[in-house]
Amino acid sequence: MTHAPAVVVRDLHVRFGDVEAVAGVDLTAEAGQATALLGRNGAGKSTTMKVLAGVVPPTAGEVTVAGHDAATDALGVKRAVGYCPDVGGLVPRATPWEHLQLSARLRRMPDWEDRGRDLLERFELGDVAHRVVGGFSHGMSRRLSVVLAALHEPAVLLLDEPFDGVDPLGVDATLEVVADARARGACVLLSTHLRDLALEACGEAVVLRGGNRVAAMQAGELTGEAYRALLD
Ligand SMILES: Nc1ncnc2c1ncn2[C@@H]1O[C@H](COP(=O)(O)OP(=O)(O)OP(=O)(O)O)[C@@H](O)[C@H]1O
Repeated sequence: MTHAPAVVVRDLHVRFGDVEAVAGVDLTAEAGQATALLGRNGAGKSTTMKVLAGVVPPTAGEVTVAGHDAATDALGVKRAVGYCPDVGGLVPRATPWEHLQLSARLRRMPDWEDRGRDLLERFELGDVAHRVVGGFSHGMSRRLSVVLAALHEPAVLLLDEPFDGVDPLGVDATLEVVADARARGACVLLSTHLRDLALEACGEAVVLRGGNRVAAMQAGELTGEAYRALLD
C-alpha cells in the first residue's frame, strides 16, 4: 500500500505586494521524518513555514499538509499542525498554564493536564507556570512556544527557529520533543541557522536561497563547506 507524504509543496509562490518572499519552492516530507529548513536571512524559510501552518495562503502552487490543501482548507491544516512561529504567538498577560488551557480548549483535548505539566517540567518552565509571560526572557518564550506546538501531539510539527536564544538545556528538551514526535510517526519541519543542531535534530535538509530551494539532501551530507557554498 502506498501512502501520501505528510507534506507536499509544489512550486510554491508567496507574494506580499511587490515582494516575492517565496519563488517556486518544492518540498516533500514524510511521516516519521524531520527536515531542516536552512538558508540566509530573508531566504523564505518563515514564509514557507507560515504557509505550512495555514496562517498565510499560498499565492500560487500546491501545498498539502496531512492531506489538507492549504489554499482551500486552512482550518484543516491548522488542526493538523503544531506551530512554533519565529516570533510572537504568546499573550503577554497570560501565564504558561493559561496558554496550555486555551490551546487545549481550542483543540477540544481531554486529559491534557499531565502532558502539559510534563512538557513544562521538561522545558524547566514548571516553576513559572503561573507567572505572566510578559516578563519572560526571549529564551523562556521560545521554550514555551515549543511546548505549545507539541502539546497536542500533532501529525505535523513546525518549529521555526526553536533554538534561537535558547540555553543548552532548552536545546536538549527541544531535540527530545523532535525525537519523540518522529518516534510516534509525526512529520517535523524545523527552520534554523544552526547547521550543527539541524544535523542533530534532522535526517533531511533543504536549503532555500532567494525564495527558491537550492538543495535537498540527507542532513549528514550538509558539511560546513557545502552549506556555505549553497548560501552564497
Ligand atoms: N509580511 C511581509 N510583508 C512584506 N515582505 C515580507 C513579509 N514577510 C516576509 N517578507 C519578505 O519576504 C522575504 C522572505 O522572508 P522570510 O521571513 O520568509 O525569510 P527567512 O528565511 O525566514 O529569514 P530569517 O532567517 O531572517 O528569519 C524577505 O525579503 C522578507 O522581507
